[in-house]
Amino acid sequence: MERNADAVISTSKLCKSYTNGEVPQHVIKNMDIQIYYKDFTVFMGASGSGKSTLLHILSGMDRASMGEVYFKDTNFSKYSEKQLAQFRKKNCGFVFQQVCLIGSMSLMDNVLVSGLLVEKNKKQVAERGRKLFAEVGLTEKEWGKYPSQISGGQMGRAGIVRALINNPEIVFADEPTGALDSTSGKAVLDLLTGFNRKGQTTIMVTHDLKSALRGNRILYLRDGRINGECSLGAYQGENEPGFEERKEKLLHFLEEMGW
Ligand SMILES: Nc1ncnc2c1ncn2[C@@H]1O[C@H](COP(=O)(O)OP(=O)(O)OP(=O)(O)O)[C@@H](O)[C@H]1O
Repeated sequence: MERNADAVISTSKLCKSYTNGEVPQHVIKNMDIQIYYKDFTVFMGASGSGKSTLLHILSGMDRASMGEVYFKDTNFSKYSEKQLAQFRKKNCGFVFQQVCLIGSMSLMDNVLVSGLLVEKNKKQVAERGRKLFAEVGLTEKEWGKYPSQISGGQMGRAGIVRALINNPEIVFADEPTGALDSTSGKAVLDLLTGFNRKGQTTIMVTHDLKSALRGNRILYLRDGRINGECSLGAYQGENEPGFEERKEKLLHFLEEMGW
C-alpha cells in the first residue's frame, strides 16, 4: 500500500464483522482512512454506525476481520496478542467515559501502575506523573487520595494523566465527557484541547456537539463507512472570534449527514 507520510495511522480495505448467531454483521466496511499527526480527529455518527469499533481497531484493542492497519510504516494488523499489548502500552493513551481507577490505590499509584508497564525507572515515571498532575490542576494533596475520595471531575483529570503517562503517540478518547457534569466535561475537553495544541495527536468518538467542536477534522460514519468529512481548523476557544462560524459550519455539515 502507498502510505501517506503525514499519516500516523492508515488503514487499507479495513473490515470488521461480528457473528451474532448465524448472521454476520458487517460493522466496518472496506474502509481506507488516514489519521494525521497532531490532528484532533473526531468520529461522529449515529448509534451503531461503528465509531467505537473503529477506535478499538485503530488503537490495537481489537482486530480487523480483513484489511490492514498501519501505525507509521508498521502493519500491526497481523501482530500477536503480545505484540499488540506492547504496541498499545507504548503508543496509545486511552481516555474512557468511565475512568475505572483501582480503588485500593492513590491516584498517583494508579498512574504509576500504567507508567511502569513501559518505563522501569520509577523515579522518572513519578516525576512525569507529578508534572502531569500539575498540568491538569491536581495538587499533591489530591493525587495522594483514593478514587473514592475525589469528585467525578478530579477523576476525569486523573484519567487524562493516566492516558498521557507513557507519552503516547496518540490519545484515543471514547465519549470522554459522557459521565461528567458540564463543568467537569468542559475541563476535560480543555485539557485534551490543550495537549493537542502542544502536538498531541488525538482521536475522539463523541455524540456531543460541544466535544466535536474541539476537533479540527470531523469524520462522519454511517453504516460502517465514512460518509463525509468536515475540516474546522484549530479550536481557538468559544469566546474567540470565529467560534460562531465554526459552530455553524459543523452544524451545517451534521445536518447534511442527517445527524
Ligand atoms: N463485541 C461485539 N459483538 C457483537 N457485536 C458488536 C460488538 N461490538 C459492537 N457490536 C455491534 O457493532 C455495531 C457497531 O457498534 P459500535 O459500538 O462500534 O457503534 P457506535 O457507533 O460506537 O455506537 P454508539 O454510538 O451507540 O456507542 C453495533 O450494531 C453493535 O451492536
